[in-house]
Amino acid sequence: MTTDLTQTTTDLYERMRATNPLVQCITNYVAMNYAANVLLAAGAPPAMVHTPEESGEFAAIASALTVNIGTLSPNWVEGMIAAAKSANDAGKPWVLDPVAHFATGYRQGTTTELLKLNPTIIRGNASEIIALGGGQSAGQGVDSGDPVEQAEDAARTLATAQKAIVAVTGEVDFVTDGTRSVRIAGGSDLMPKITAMGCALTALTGAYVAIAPDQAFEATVAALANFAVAGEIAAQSANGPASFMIAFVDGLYTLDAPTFKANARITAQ
Ligand SMILES: Nc1ncnc2c1ncn2[C@@H]1O[C@H](COP(=O)(O)OP(=O)(O)O)[C@@H](O)[C@H]1O
Ligand SMILES: Cc1ncsc1CCOP(=O)(O)O
Ligand SMILES: [Mg+2]
Repeated sequence: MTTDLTQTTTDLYERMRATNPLVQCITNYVAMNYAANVLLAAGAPPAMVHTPEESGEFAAIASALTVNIGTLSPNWVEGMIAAAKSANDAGKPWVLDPVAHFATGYRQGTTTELLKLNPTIIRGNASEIIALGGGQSAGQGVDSGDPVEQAEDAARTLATAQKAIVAVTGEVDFVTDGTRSVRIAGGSDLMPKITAMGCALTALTGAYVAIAPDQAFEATVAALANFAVAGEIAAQSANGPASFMIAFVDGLYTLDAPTFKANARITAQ
């Protein structure tokens, strides 16, 4: 299965780069610029369209939608809900990134509303996924306080309850549909030192599921493997978080399919 999945994700990688899917990203103020540059370098044009006056209309045009709750305000929440409803109506996949959803009542309430709109994929760090599964996480803010392994049971439970793909990211990532599970190794320990890295990954996950809406599990694994391989390449030339940030965008841009295939470290559980 691992070999098959490596080939399948390499095929998805090639298709995503050849197809250039338009991804609507509703993300936070911190992440908007970096996430857009990451998407462009990886091969998918981003559109940051959030206001309710147009977010639903645009979701019907875009190939996929991603919603990240990092910096909330009422107008944005309205825009997120309108876009997710429209994506559902148009049969478009959408990805939820529940940034620090456990931190405040406002975030919790917004996340509950968004979960009712059936996200295709939920991508978060370990603390976020543990808390979504009803567990007690050590997270206090946007960064994880828990190891990925501790979130695996919660991820399976959440995936089954939501009928969604759940991705838990960290040193070694974990993806499940509730039945099948894989781990993706790679990346760099500089990645958690850069804000918006997870938000950018959520945006890229939208690009993959856009081109393979019927293979959401494989699309999620491909997005995470793309990040892991580009992250390893970037780490070879980076001197710290700032130069890594730039090298990572270049790493995504210069990557090719043989390098993806040779370096993706995907193992079935
Ligand atoms: N210690 C680490 N080693 C390698 N890759 C990491 C590490 N921590 C996070 N990553 C990678 O950074 C990206 C963002 O994940 P994460 O930091 O968990 O998200 P968030 O920024 O939402 O907390 C993912 O591609 C993940 O694999
Ligand atoms: C710092 C910060 N504060 C609110 S959203 C945000 C960015 C979080 O980015 P990520 O989840 O990718 O680390
Ligand atoms: Mg995050």
